[in-house]
Amino acid sequence: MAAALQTLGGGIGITLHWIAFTPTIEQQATEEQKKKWLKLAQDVAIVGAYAQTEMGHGTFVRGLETTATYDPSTQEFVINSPTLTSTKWWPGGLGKTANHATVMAQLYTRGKCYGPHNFMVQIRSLENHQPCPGVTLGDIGPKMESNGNDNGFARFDHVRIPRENMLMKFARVEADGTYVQPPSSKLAYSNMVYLRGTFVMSAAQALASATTIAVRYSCVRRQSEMKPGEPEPQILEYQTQQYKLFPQLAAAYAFWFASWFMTQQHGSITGSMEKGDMSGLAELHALSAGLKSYTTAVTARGIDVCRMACGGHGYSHASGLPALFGGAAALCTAEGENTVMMLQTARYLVKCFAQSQAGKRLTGTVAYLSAVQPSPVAGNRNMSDLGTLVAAFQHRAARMVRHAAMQMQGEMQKGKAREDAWNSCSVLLIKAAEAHVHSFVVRNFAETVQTVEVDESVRAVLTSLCQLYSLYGITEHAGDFLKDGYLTGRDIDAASSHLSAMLARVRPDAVALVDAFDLHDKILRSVLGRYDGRVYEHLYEWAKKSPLNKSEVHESYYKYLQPFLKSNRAKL
Ligand SMILES: CCC/C=C/C(=O)SCCNC(=O)CCNC(=O)[C@H](O)C(C)(C)COP(=O)([O-])OP(=O)([O-])OC[C@H]1O[C@@H](n2cnc3c(N)ncnc32)[C@H](O)[C@@H]1OP(=O)([O-])[O-]
Ligand SMILES: Cc1cc2nc3c(=O)[nH]c(=O)nc-3n(C[C@H](O)[C@H](O)[C@H](O)COP(=O)(O)OP(=O)(O)OC[C@H]3O[C@@H](n4cnc5c(N)ncnc54)[C@H](O)[C@@H]3O)c2cc1C
Repeated sequence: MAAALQTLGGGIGITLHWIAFTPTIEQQATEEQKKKWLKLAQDVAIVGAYAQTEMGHGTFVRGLETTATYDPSTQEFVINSPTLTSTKWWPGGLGKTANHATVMAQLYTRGKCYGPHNFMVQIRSLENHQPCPGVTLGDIGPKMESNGNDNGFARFDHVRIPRENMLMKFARVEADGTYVQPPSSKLAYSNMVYLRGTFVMSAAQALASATTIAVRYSCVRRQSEMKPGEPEPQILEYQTQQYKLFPQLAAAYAFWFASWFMTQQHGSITGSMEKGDMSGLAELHALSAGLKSYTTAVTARGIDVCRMACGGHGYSHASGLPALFGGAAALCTAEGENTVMMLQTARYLVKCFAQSQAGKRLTGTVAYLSAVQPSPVAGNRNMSDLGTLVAAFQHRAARMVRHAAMQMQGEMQKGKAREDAWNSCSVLLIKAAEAHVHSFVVRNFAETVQTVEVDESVRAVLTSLCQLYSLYGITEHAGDFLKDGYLTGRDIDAASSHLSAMLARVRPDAVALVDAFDLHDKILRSVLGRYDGRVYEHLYEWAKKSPLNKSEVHESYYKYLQPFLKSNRAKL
């Protein structure tokens, strides 16, 4: 199914059914509720949307306005949209496709509000697909991309649903209206944590697609003269082209490996949570939020780098790159806007830093925060050694987290409220959280390549790619590494020259590295990135299919241009 969705690309009406609606049932429903809805969803006997965001609020889930008020006299919830801004807005498939939705609404029972909870609501008839009584539905109109998906709106006018339609795996409302607390109030958000994790893989896949297109095309395209009189070289021979593309290629691999880690971590922590151990939830949330934010942002930028690396043809839809960019841009906003997500990671890091200051030994992905020495000893470091590079990233992140946290403490000591201190340090906090995630991605990449057992030569190529990724990160953020003298100017120069060496080393394997992503032409949907390399023939065929080419003289000529030209000529 995932492959079928990919082939269609750009999102379709049932994309969210698979990636959000069905997983929400899996994660938030009781066993009894699963018996009722899960098979229906898995067999697509019903089609669902995930209806959380409203016109007025997406980020601030606690600020949602849709209400679900329990009526014990009928044992029903009344779902209502009290204001215009409470209109559900954006959910994929909600406009025209879905007949059910999981609706996030403020739960009221016995006169008290218990915050946002998920409810299963039928929105269209299963007989004739008309909206159910009290439900108003529609599509929100064209978007930057993903126009195959009917992102929609929904308003509820006191729509009654049975009590059993509240997804009650964690929190419950008894028949008499008693609210039973979940083990953690944030479990209502568990489906978002899951989805953010899957976005890391989507980012990896999008960047892998873009680099496949740009690297293959850069071997077909020949331009200029490297040496006077010599044949035009493949543009991939230019070091600047390698410098544009290979860091993106390396990032695509790094993100695949990060997504594997994320999937494994999600499975293991949710497994412990099933047994009542909630201790991993905070780290899982911080890691998934930070990785989602970091990987999608780098991917969107990276796809645009690939587009520019393909020159003019990159700007054409024939390249497939504009569509990839539009899709990646959506990933930066959907499922938690990237800045907001990175601030969630920063919140966790500041807490961990305080715990470490208080003498607690940190574990997991933040263990390094207590292990890294605050005052580094400078020295000529071996910048081609992966261990050195990983240590440098950890030092940079630990320093930046410490700096942001201390700055915040300083603001509070000057009398600022915690929230104001947070806001006035939030740029520092974001940068610190990004450095933390970057450091995690580097370390995870380095650890993963060491586990490659199949083939010594594959390990060697991946090790070069990992070095390239790390060295590029250091040269791009040199100031961060130089600030406290952990790296010297000489180290940065050494990093730059190793990076140049890595570009040359990766060049002979570049095509094999993108072919290894195994992305079929039907999935790439790119004339430039074709596996057979016959770019120019297909570019010509593609252009001939443009609707403007259906007639030799377009109707607009007779309607506008001909009379306009005629009148201009008459004036002469
Ligand atoms: C293809 C496209 C598909 C797209 C689909 C969509 O977009 S669907 C729509 C997607 N929509 C979105 O993604 C909406 C994005 N917005 C949100 O997820 C939330 O509103 C929020 C996280 C921004 C703030 O939430 P808040 O105001 O409730 O929280 P707070 O900041 O006051 O922190 C309080 C504590 O809670 C903790 N904590 C928070 N979240 C989690 C979690 N998931 N798990 C565990 N813990 C969590 C936090 O760490 C903190 O812990 P501490 O330090 O006290 O120990
Ligand atoms: C393609 C697409 C598909 C979507 N699909 C769905 C779906 O299926 N279901 C669904 O429910 N929703 C869906 N959404 C909605 C999406 O989840 C929200 O748009 C997203 O969570 C961002 O929320 P927002 O629009 O309220 O942004 P806003 O929060 O309004 O963001 C605007 C700006 O405010 C800043 N900001 C906001 N809060 C803070 C803060 N606390 N600190 C610092 N800065 C802040 C942000 O960083 C950003 O710069 C989709 C959106 C898109 C684009």
